[in-house]
Amino acid sequence: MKVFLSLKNFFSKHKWNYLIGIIWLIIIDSVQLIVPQIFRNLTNDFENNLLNSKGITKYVCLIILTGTVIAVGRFFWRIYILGTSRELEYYLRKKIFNHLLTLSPNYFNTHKTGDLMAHVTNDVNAVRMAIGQGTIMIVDSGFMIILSLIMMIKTTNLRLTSIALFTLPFIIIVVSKFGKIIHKRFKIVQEAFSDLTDTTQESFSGIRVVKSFVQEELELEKFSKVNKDNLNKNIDLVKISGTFHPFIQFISSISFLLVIFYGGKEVILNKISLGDFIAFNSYLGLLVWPMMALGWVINVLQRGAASMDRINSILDEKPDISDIEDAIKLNKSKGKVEFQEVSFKYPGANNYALRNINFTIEQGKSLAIIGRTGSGKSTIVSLLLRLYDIDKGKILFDDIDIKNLSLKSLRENIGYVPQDNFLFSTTIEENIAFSFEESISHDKVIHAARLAEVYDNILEFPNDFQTILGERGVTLSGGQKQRTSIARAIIKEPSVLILDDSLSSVDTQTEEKILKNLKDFTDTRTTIIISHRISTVKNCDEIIFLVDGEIAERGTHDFLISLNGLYSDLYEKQLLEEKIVND
Ligand SMILES: Nc1ncnc2c1ncn2[C@@H]1O[C@H](COP(=O)(O)OP(=O)(O)OP(=O)(O)O)[C@@H](O)[C@H]1O
Repeated sequence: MKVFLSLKNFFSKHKWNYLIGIIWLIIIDSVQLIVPQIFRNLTNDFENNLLNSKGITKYVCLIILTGTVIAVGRFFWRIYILGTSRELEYYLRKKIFNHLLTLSPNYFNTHKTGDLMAHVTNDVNAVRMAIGQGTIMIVDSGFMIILSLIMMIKTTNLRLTSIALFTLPFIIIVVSKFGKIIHKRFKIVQEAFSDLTDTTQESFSGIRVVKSFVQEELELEKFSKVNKDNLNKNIDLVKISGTFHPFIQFISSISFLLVIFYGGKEVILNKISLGDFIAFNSYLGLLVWPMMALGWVINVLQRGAASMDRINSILDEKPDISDIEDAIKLNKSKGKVEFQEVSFKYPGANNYALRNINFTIEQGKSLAIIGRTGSGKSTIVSLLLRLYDIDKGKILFDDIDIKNLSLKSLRENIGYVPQDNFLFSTTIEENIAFSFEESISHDKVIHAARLAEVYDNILEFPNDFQTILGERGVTLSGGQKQRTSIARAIIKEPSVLILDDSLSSVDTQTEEKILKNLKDFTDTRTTIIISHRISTVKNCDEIIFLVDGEIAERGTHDFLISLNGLYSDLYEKQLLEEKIVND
């Protein structure tokens, strides 16, 4: 149970809620134990002809009173114990989510999103059950078992109580054993359901491919398979849980049979009264649930502890990239970038993705990175953003080693347009203004959209800037997405702007327009442009040509053409392609 120690802050903050809840639980349990006594006295009074209408009213009032106290008390312990366990669920999810946000991209490369989702949903649920239901079961069953036994002995005698109890411990064993099997099958059902949703989601996400390749039947077949599998797994679960309840009832009814047999004899022999016999049966009835709870609680606590262990291992994960102590905070940077002898291998990779990279970009100047796919262009940008730390060399930002800068101020000063142009399922305006915590003026958003040449497109959407994007909204074309993410980067007015293959989906005319619009903006800012197209980069102050992670050629456009090397070859090819397209 040591694993739950990581929750001690939560417990110390909410200890009164638990305590009040437990007190209410004990009050209700005590009142429940009075109920059989009321029926006992009522039966005895009936038997002895002591009841008149006033007496019956008294019993009715007593039953109503105890019923009301039980109902009100149940409400309170539910609010205090189950309500607090819901708070725990909220607290734990927030803590995991906050922590995951601090971890570096490599963590997400090596952990599947589906697994992380399972930790934030299933594992948190299991911990909530252990802390909520688990607490109730321990207190409730412990208290009820002890007091019911005392009351049973007091009402009748030790012999009858021992006979009645003979079969009940089997309930604990059966529940515990069945509980394990039920849990296993329940997990299998959950996995089958998740396969079903994954398959369905993939079919519909790729519906264009499915239709264009006329593969509807294959998709239907795949779906039928997982659907059938889901049905079979559910039937397996129904079979076991269907056997479980009648089995428990069977065991407890053996106890009742024994009590009727032996207790009935004692009533006939006048050793106990009819009222005692009825009260005894009620106590026996009250004992079935705590016995079951004892069986359950073992599983619930085991599952909760295993889940808490998995959650703790996430929370113990240290971000591999974080601020050093006294990290330097840049308010407004100049935007000078320098790579000195930088070499880098991705974690777990055998080969270097970059080797001996050297370049300097002075404030307001531009650098273009060109090269074949996989040559290491995006890696340079990832290193500048410090998404990974380098193995050899130094990266300087405004002449300071980026390892000494606070991550926040480094990244805040860089406007990055990533290759995948991910946009959130929210309004276009919110997507463009993503980097601002507080709301910003609509004019600023319009200005950024105009610079990125996406303004006219946005006006054509049903709700212009308020149009929702994504699955529940409008789907943007590749080029529109790229330009929206350019607007998102430039609205920050960063001192360094990075365009990672960000103009590949727009035609050369639009590309020219964007670059012309951005001229004023980029004249005062450092710009890094990654591209496969020479038309995009030819006006940059320096162009580097990467081959297998190394700089093969470098210089201005004119210089590189005069070299008659790789760059000039690529230029010739692209000119030829353009000519063929235009002819
Ligand atoms: N997270 C990663 N883990 C391991 N290897 C990676 C990772 N990201 C990229 N690589 C590898 O590093 C090399 C350089 O990749 P990078 O993305 O920088 O190339 P690129 O020149 O930007 O390519 P493209 O033009 O296709 O975007 C490639 O061999 C790639 O497979």
